Amino acid sequence: MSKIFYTKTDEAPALATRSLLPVVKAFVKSSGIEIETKDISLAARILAVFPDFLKEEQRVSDDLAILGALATKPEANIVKLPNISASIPQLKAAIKELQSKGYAIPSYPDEPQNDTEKEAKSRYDKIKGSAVNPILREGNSDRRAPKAVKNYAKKNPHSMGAWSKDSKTHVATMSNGDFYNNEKSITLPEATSITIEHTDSKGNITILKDKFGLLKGEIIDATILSKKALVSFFKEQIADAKAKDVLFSLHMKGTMMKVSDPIIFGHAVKVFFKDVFDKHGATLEKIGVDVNNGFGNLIEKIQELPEAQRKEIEADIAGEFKKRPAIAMVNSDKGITNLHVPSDVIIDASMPAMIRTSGRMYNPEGKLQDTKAVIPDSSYAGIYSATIDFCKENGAFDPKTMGTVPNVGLMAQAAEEYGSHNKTFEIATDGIVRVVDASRNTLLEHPVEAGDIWRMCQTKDAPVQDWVKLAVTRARASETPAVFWLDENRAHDAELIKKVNTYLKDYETKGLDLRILAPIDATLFTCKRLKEGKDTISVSGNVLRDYLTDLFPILEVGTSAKMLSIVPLMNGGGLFETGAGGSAPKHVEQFINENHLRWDSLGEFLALAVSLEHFSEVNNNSKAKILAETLDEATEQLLENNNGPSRNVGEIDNRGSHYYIAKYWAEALANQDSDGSLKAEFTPIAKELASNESVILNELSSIQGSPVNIEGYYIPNEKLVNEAMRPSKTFNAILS
Ligand SMILES: NC(=O)C1=CN([C@@H]2O[C@H](COP(=O)(O)OP(=O)(O)OC[C@H]3O[C@@H](n4cnc5c(N)ncnc54)[C@H](OP(=O)(O)O)[C@@H]3O)[C@@H](O)[C@H]2O)C=CC1
Ligand SMILES: O=C(O)CCC(=O)C(=O)O
Ligand SMILES: [Mg+2]
Repeated sequence: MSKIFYTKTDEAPALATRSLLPVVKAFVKSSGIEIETKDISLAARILAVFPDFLKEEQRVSDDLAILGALATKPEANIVKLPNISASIPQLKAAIKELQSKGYAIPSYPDEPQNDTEKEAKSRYDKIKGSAVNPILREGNSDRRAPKAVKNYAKKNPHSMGAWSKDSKTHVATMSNGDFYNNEKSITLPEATSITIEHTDSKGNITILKDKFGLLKGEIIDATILSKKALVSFFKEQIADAKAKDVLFSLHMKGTMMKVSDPIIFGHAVKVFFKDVFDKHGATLEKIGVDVNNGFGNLIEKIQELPEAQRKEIEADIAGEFKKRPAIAMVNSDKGITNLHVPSDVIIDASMPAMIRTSGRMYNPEGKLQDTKAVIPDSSYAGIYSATIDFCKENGAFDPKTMGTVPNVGLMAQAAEEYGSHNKTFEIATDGIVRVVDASRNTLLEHPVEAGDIWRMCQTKDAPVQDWVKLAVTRARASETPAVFWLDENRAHDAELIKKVNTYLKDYETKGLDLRILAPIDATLFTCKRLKEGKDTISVSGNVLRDYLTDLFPILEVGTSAKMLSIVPLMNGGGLFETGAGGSAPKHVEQFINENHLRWDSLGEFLALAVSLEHFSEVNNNSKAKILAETLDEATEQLLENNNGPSRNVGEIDNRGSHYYIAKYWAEALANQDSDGSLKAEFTPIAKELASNESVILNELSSIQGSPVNIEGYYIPNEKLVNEAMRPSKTFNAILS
């Protein structure tokens, strides 16, 4: 039975879909399209791994595993909403909420003391960070701004901060000792199995990862980030930020890079608050402070100390703040710095947001100030320094006239760094780490020191072939130059370039402008064309896919949430992501306080249309095709008439925009002549929606302005949240 699988996730997207999905279900019902919801929210994912701790009626199925298996089958048709990629603080908050609601799951054991706690931690660690997308993404990524979205941005340009030549904002990155500079890479001539081993200075061998298989043609690379080099880099950059009077700000991807980046984050906190750690290290250790979870963890943990001791530490922290450069703030009103929580500042969104704001971030006084953006590893930092330099030289981009940068991203089967967590280790003692094959040949080796971060990445051959094909297809279909962002001086990229050159020969590329440029050159080439209003496809690896699909969309159309984001699954199915944006916790806060949800579901409209189109092709269902086409028309109309949510309470919000999408969709169905029964069904509905417009909008806006209680954040009360998201009796009656 062919269905569209819809995901239930978290935060703003989950609120929004409770208003939209009833519309969708009502519209597709007569066309033989079934929609099934699968719950992959953080709360559900936690409950799914602890059935043995729950009462029978509290147990839930492991919907993520079900969808993951589905993604490898041709019949997959999945609409994927953004979900929380939980940092430890978010994970703990979700656990606490579940426990308070009577779910007897274990607490997160920071330092497991026995086997039971170790087992609990290992279950939780699978849920931590970016644990959803890598499971569903059994294909490469095709993200672009649809024409209607670009046209809307040109007509209604979002604000764009000016850039001046004397901005002090800059990117700081390491010049040695980092992942980029230490990388080694090979392509396997034959399938094999490997183990990862650490040999200490006395020759004792520790198995870091036991035997696992690799495929023929797979690229593997290994590299290390030196702790010593990292610590001295942070020291220099903190001093330099002070000297230059710019904000210190750290940009990492603690969610996706869930093993390495929290460790790096922790070093930044320890170096920044060095004097506090020198003086109080033993106490902090004793109370279990773990700054890999951010400076916020220290603040939280010292609350347990006797008052005098706590006050002494707080005074020393205040003293240290005075000695150091100001830190960029996440929330200056609440005193939350960039170093408080690793998931607050996520590089893909934080760097473009800063570039949109003239390179400034908020300082502790709540004013915008030039910034030192610290991005330790130099593999990709250059794309941001090149963009910043370009803006300094040429001024800010103009959304009214700039071109567009679609992306074709290598992503399938946990490609590259984003699949490296189970092969990333914080090294315990000096020695050598080796990747050893089945015949005990050493494939890759690095001398290491205690505290270094060693990691290995895998890139399978079939995904690379599929990615090259997708790049050629997109370049041909859109008649747009395409640039492979690959650096011949980087070990991994050099291997990948060989494959790209080989597989490009499989295609007719005559008339196409295809290039391979190192990331910095690719940035400059792309930015120059972008400024001139020209389009350029970026064809990139997995990390740059993530970075570029926020960077350019945020500059071009204000947010990546308005992107069409398709994952053609390698086995023939389709995964349709609703934009590239995240789950916007700020939006939930506003909703709870003011009953106004400013989340824009545009990405969901776009994803649903391509999902319906895919459904029509696979199932030979002509009605699904008409539903897809008319939904796209409705989306264009919605953009044309500016019926998206406003940021301000009392004005149209997410729910109001869903009324409009329903109205325009019904009208488009009533106006088409290809299918008589859809026309007959939707003509009266369109009329009813139109004639009740003011009543419905009034019902949707009159409830705004006061707090709304949905009894929870990670697992709100279903009844309350559905009522809150569907407050118009008139609209509900028409839909039913
Ligand atoms: N695919 C996925 O599942 C992804 C999940 N995430 C997760 O999302 C959470 C938050 O991430 P964060 O880095 O803050 O990034 P977000 O993308 O959630 O938000 C950044 C900002 O972009 C704007 N924005 C994003 N989407 C929309 C939308 N649909 N409508 C209107 N405005 C939007 C909002 O700005 P404004 O203030 O102007 O309203 C928002 O504060 C984290 O838990 C993260 O792990 C992040 C990326 C992808
Ligand atoms: O899965 C995640 O944590 C984030 C995904 C993301 O940022 C992206 O794909 O753009
Ligand atoms: Mg991203």
